[in-house]
Amino acid sequence: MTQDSGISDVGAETVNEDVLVTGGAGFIGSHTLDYLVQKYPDCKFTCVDKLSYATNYLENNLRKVSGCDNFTFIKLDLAEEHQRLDELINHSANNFTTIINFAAESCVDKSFNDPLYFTKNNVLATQNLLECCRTLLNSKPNLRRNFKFIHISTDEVYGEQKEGEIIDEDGPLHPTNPYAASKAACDLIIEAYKHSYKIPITLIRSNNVYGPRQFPEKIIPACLKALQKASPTGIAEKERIPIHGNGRHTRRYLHVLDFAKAVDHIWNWLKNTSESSSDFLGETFNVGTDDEVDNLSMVKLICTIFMRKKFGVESLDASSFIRHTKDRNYNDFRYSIDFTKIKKVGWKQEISLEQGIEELVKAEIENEK
Ligand SMILES: NC(=O)c1ccc[n+]([C@@H]2O[C@H](COP(=O)([O-])OP(=O)(O)OC[C@H]3O[C@@H](n4cnc5c(N)ncnc54)[C@H](O)[C@@H]3O)[C@@H](O)[C@H]2O)c1
Ligand SMILES: C[C@H]1O[C@H](OP(=O)(O)OP(=O)(O)OC[C@H]2O[C@@H](n3ccc(=O)[nH]c3=O)[C@H](O)[C@@H]2O)[C@H](O)[C@@H](O)C1=O
Repeated sequence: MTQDSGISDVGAETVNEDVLVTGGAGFIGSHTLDYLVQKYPDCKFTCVDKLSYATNYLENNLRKVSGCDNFTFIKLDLAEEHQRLDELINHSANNFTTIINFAAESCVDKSFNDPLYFTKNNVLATQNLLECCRTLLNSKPNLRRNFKFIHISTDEVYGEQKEGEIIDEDGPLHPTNPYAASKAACDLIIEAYKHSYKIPITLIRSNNVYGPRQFPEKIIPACLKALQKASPTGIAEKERIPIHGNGRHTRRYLHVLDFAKAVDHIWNWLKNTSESSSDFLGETFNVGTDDEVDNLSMVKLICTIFMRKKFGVESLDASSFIRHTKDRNYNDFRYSIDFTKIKKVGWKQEISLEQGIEELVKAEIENEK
């Protein structure tokens, strides 16, 4: 599998900021860093990450940015090392003006087995960061108007939407699994810090994100991993792609490069907005796509493209590629977020699901050779 998201021709821009990116060694954080570090050579990027099982799955996610003069990595657990984080933010040579918070345990399946760990890690990681920002803005009140904090939330905080239903940024929070609840808890704590301490914090709630370097606990990379063992007739029974329940649940998938660009759009919008208004407390943006597909169709699409490209097989019997497993304790049936607001700040999806999957499969096959 190729490690790149196709980020190669980002035009450099002159912006001078000191940026802290948490969870930047993970899947989405590392692609976002690949994009921003190259695009803004005059900004200084510091990534802190505890380096979990999900990082460095195929190779060092930070390989591309590690050689850049404007990039530094610090191994640090935000939930466990509050004091070290405080030293970094409040007592070091850094003068952070932007914080982008990706850090979280992100796997819904894992959260059912260890819900307390998800709460402790995700909530404390974010709240420790907020506490350090509270100290920072208390000691430097003039920084407030130039201070940009972007928190990466998820569409899962809203819970599922019925067919025909659509939810915008003002919709109520109804998480249905421990991961989603831990993320919703972060969103609520952020709300309290915005009001109580006047810290401007902007939230991004996104549909499912996919692309190169994703850990194969998520459905698309799990599918690609299983296909490594496929023959022209299918996959051996035990190695087949696990489909939870009947596979009729749907998801909407956005390519990670489109997501990185959404972060960049919001960051640029904040640069103009926060400075023009002294009482700005941040906004929430849904980031989404209309590319909705049920799990079974998603897996069939990947298998079909893979078998055509690798073996020239034009039609396949899906039952030789999949195995049905027990469904999740609760599996949100579908998400449907209204993402009109982010389009108004100039962002739009550029990579369709078909195109993104074609490229992923092609890279997977090339990498096998
Ligand atoms: N993957 C998706 O489809 C998706 C969609 C919407 C939102 N999100 C959110 O985006 C963010 C990134 O998700 P991802 O898919 O890249 O996940 P990931 O698991 O690949 O990356 C998460 C990163 O956070 C780090 N991390 C976790 N807890 C930490 C802590 N206490 N201290 C320091 N680092 C810590 C991990 O080591 C890892 O590098 C998460 O906040 C997730 O909730 C993900
Ligand atoms: C927005 C969130 O996206 C991701 O969470 P989600 O649970 O929707 O992603 P998954 O890829 O884990 O699951 C999608 C869909 O596929 C089913 N499935 C998964 C893995 C597998 O091996 N077989 C499957 O059938 C699963 O039940 C789901 O219905 C992201 O992980 C999260 O961080 C988000 O915020």
